[in-house]
Amino acid sequence: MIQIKSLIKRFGDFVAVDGLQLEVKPGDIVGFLGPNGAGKSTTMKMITGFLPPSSGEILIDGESLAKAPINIKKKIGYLPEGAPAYADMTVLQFLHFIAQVRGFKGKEKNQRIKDVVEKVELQQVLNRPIENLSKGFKRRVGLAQAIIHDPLILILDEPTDGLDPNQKHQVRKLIQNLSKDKIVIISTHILEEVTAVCNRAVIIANGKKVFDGTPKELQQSSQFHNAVTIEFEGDKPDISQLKLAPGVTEIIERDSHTVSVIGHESYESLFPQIMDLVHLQGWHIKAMYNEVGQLDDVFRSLTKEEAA
Ligand SMILES: Nc1ncnc2c1ncn2[C@@H]1O[C@H](COP(=O)(O)OP(=O)(O)OP(=O)(O)O)[C@@H](O)[C@H]1O
Repeated sequence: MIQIKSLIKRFGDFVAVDGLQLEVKPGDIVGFLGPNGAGKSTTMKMITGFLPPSSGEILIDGESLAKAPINIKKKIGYLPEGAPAYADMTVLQFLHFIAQVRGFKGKEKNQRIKDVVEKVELQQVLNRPIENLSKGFKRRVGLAQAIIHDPLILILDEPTDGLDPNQKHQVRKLIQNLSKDKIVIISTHILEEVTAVCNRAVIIANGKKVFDGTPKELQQSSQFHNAVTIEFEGDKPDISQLKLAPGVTEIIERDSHTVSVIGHESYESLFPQIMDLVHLQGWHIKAMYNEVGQLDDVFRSLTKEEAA
């Protein structure tokens, strides 16, 4: 369990992390979200012990990170932003080096390397210098070094940044397969990544926590949750009748041929009555669907409020 209490980080007069409180339990896969400069990397660096807090406390399994850093660091795997590694080493040399630093010797060291190479699928590039690898393989090498000691806590700073869709999928699958009894904290700018991989979403803005809940709760707090969106064939017709339908509270024009109909919360779904109206009016539509919620919409409103 990670307990973060009143965590503050100042750089001169600038407050990058501003009184953060957070508890993360085993089994939590936390998507750590926030705009550029929100304080995500700084927080992650403090949890991994790379950066000392200005004030506040981080406890890992009840132990203070400030008082027992070496003991605690053994429990943590960290993939820093951009996954830096020693570029002129081959993948195998680098993994031997990391395994040694982590205190493994002889047979156990070789077994750890073999396991991690299989898990992250590095077999085909083992003898290539890291600097010559594609971004996707570099990121996998970064992941391999982060998990070689089978840590209880995995901190991944933008693990899929810059990867192509196939590589993103592979890295996400890997994270999901890892995480049964572990704590995983992933910072990302990709909101869909949170619904794909995480069971908890934490959003920070200006160093402060502005949301903490499940990805579903995040979607449900969107103004578009349960809205019915209609895509018309061509430009939208006169839709004044829509506003008069029972339960409709608002019509939001998304573009020249798309509208979202927002209903009162007491209405579970507006879909049947909007469908009837579409037929009655003879409107030509391309598609009509219930929205689960727009993550970018929630993200913008939460992080703008804080910035304002
Ligand atoms: N060593 C430092 N010295 C001064 N300011 C710093 C330092 N490290 C970070 N900052 C500032 O602290 C703020 C938070 O930075 P941080 O890297 O934690 O943000 P982030 O949420 O990870 O952003 P991004 O999504 O862009 O990676 C930024 O304004 C950054 O410029």
